[in-house]
Formats: sequence, structure tokens, C-alpha cells
Amino acid sequence: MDSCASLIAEHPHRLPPIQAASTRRRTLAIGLIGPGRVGGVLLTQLRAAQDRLARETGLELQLRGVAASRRMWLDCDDAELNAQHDAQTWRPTDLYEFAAYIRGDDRRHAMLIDCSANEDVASQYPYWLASGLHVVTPNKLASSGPLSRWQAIRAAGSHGGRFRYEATVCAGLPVVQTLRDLLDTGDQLLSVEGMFSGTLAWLCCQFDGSRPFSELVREAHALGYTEPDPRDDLSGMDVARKLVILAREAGWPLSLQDVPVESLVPTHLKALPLDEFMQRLDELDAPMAERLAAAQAAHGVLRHVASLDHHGHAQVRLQALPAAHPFAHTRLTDNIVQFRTQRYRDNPLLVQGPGAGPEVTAAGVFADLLRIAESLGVRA
Ligand SMILES: NC(=O)c1ccc[n+]([C@@H]2O[C@H](COP(=O)([O-])OP(=O)(O)OC[C@H]3O[C@@H](n4cnc5c(N)ncnc54)[C@H](O)[C@@H]3O)[C@@H](O)[C@H]2O)c1
Ligand SMILES: N[C@@H](CCO)C(=O)O
Repeated sequence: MDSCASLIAEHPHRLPPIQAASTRRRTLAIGLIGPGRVGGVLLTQLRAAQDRLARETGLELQLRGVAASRRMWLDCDDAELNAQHDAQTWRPTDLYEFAAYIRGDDRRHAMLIDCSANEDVASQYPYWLASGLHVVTPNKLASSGPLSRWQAIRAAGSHGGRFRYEATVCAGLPVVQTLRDLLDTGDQLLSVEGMFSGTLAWLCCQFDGSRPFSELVREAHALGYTEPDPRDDLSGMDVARKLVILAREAGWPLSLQDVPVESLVPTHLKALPLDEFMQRLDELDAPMAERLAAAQAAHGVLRHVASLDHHGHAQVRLQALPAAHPFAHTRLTDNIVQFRTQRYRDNPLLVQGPGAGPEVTAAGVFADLLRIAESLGVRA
């Protein structure tokens, strides 16, 4: 025994030793809904981390199923088959059957990861959580949808299912957790202001008049920054949803209809089928060129800004900001979230970084999965 160890052993008031972290094997069964851009990358990230997590932490991630909009695959925990979904037995998607299969009947921990942007999927969360399934998602529809459903989701959590949704706001950036930590430690939120859209941030940075706006929108879509329907970004609704999520997290029972939103989508293009809208994108070029010219004439830049004040008043709009404004210096898909709180009253707390893209979003979802695993006693 070295001198330090013997000193500790002999001390009459010594504290009981801290137990070494348990590395006993624990299994987390996973079902992934929505193997699209984010879901597809998440599957790759899970596969790449599986062996390391099992070896180093005892956490066994077991992929039990994947459900797309029309077809689902069950029993796909075979790495080779995972790589070639079409080789597997498939059947029409049935979310009830899918959830029941992932949960199993042996009381193991099980999690559904919703990487769709689908309302029917989001409406299932209260039932899944109430049955003890954990849910992780980058899909904003549940957290920003009807308030009654949001409250049902919160209430369902008391049955054991855990719900995390960090990637719904600014993809992989730690925004929801930062707000949660501020509030849980007794701080009081005074306001939130920022740029919450990776797509619109990227478009505003790139749009200098040298290329038509529509061409840039097509590129943002191809890069995986936009929502499946880019109108969700261009209309400001995706940003409004993020603002509602943060407001609810802070205790303000806001709904989408409480947020005045400036849309960049002309009224006559709003209801078109997606394909037709994409074909007619160039109808956005003239109005956007006008907005840019006005900002440039005032020696400013165009930025898409969301804000929520201490009365719970929210708004989302495209603004011409002075070139010296902090929001004028972001790059690429950078989001920026500025929290003003009692503690950060004079000098606000900033979270900034890339706020869209499959890689960073999938990593945000993965981190939520690991936090739940850790809270269940499965160290990660
Ligand atoms: N792309 C990003 O940068 C980003 C960032 C943050 C959050 N998100 C969110 O992540 C989610 C996925 O985005 P994406 O870009 O991967 O979209 P995507 O369109 O590429 O993928 C969506 C997937 O959902 C599946 N799907 C649709 N309806 C379904 C249903 N009823 N049942 C099962 N599966 C269904 C589709 O088959 C598809 O595989 C969205 O909610 C989006 O808002 C995306
Ligand atoms: N389409 C969204 C993805 C992140 O939610 C954006 O551009 O911010």
C-alpha cells in the first residue's frame, strides 16, 4: 500500500470508497423511424460506435427495427443485413406493430428514434412514453404542435419513458440543455434572440446578388440543410417551431399561432405540390433581389432573426442588420442563440455553431440517446 492509500485506510473518519463505475452489460433496444438524410447518417454513426460502447461502457445498442413511410424492417440487428435493407424481409409500415416489437415483452430498456418529419408519428409519442418506451427525436412537430399534446407527452413521462429532443432546436448545438440547466439551477429567462435556421443563415450568407436566390435554395436542399419541404424553412415556420419549443421549455405556454412570422414564400406558391413548387422557385428571385438591394443600400446585411421577450412575445422575420451587428458575422449554416437571463443580464450567454446538416443533427440525436442510457444506469 503506498503512503497515501495507507493514510486513507487508517483515517478514523474516512468516507466509504466511491464504487467503480459499473461496466456490466446492459442492452438498449432501438427502433429507428425515418431512415432519410438524418436517420441514414444516424444508422451509420450507431454502427460505428456500437463495438466501442459495448467494450468501454457495457452499453449494448441493439438495432431491432427500421421503419420508413411505407415499409418497415424488423429483426435487423444483423450488421450485414443492415447494410442492405432490401435483402431483408419487409412488410408494410404499421407503427403500432413496430413499437410493440421494439418494446418486446421482457422489460428491457427500449427506445424509438423518430427521424421523420411526420405528424402521425409525432402523435404516437404520448402512448409510447406511457408504455415505458423512451423517445428521442429531431422532429419538431410534437414539441411545437398542439399544447394539449405537448402536455400529454410531459405527463406520460411519469410512466418511465424518457423524452429528449435536443436536435429539434439548432441541430447538434446544446441549446435546449443549456436552457434547461439555466432554469434548473434557478436562473430566470429574460429573452432569447437569434438565428435559428441553418438554411436561412446559409442562404443569407451566400446571397450576394451574384447567383439567383432560387439556385441557392436548390443547393441548400441538395446539401441536406432544408426541411424535406424547403417551404418549411422559407416560410419561417421551422424557426417559429424552434422558438415555441424554447418558450415552452422556459414555462411559457406558447403556440405557433402566437408567433407573428414573416414568410419568404409568396402566397400563390404556398399550397402547390412540392415538385411544382421546386420548379417555380425562380419566382422568389425578384422579391429577394429587392430585399438584398435595400439592405445593401443601407450598408447592412440580410439576416433571419427570431426573438422572444420577457413578456413571452415572439416574432420571426427577415431583417437588414448593420454590418457591425454580432449576427452579421456568422458563417455558413451557423446558428446563434443569445440567452439573456438574470445571471447573464448585461452580457448574454451565446451558443453558436453549425445548425443544420445530417451529420451534426444525427450526432445531436445520438447524444440524447446516450444521456438517456446514462440516466438508466447504462454508462456511456
Ligand atoms: N436535415 C437537418 O439538418 C435537420 C436538422 C434538425 C432537425 N431535422 C429534422 O430531422 C427530421 C428528418 O429530416 P431529414 O432531413 O432526414 O428528412 P428526410 O425527408 O430525408 O427523411 C425523412 C424520413 O422519414 C420517413 N417517413 C416519413 N413519414 C413516415 C412515417 N409515417 N413513418 C415512418 N417513416 C416516415 C421518410 O421515409 C424518410 O425516410 C425532420 O423532422 C427534420 O425537421 C433535420
Ligand atoms: N431545416 C432546418 C434544419 C434544422 O432544424 C434548418 O435549416 O435549420
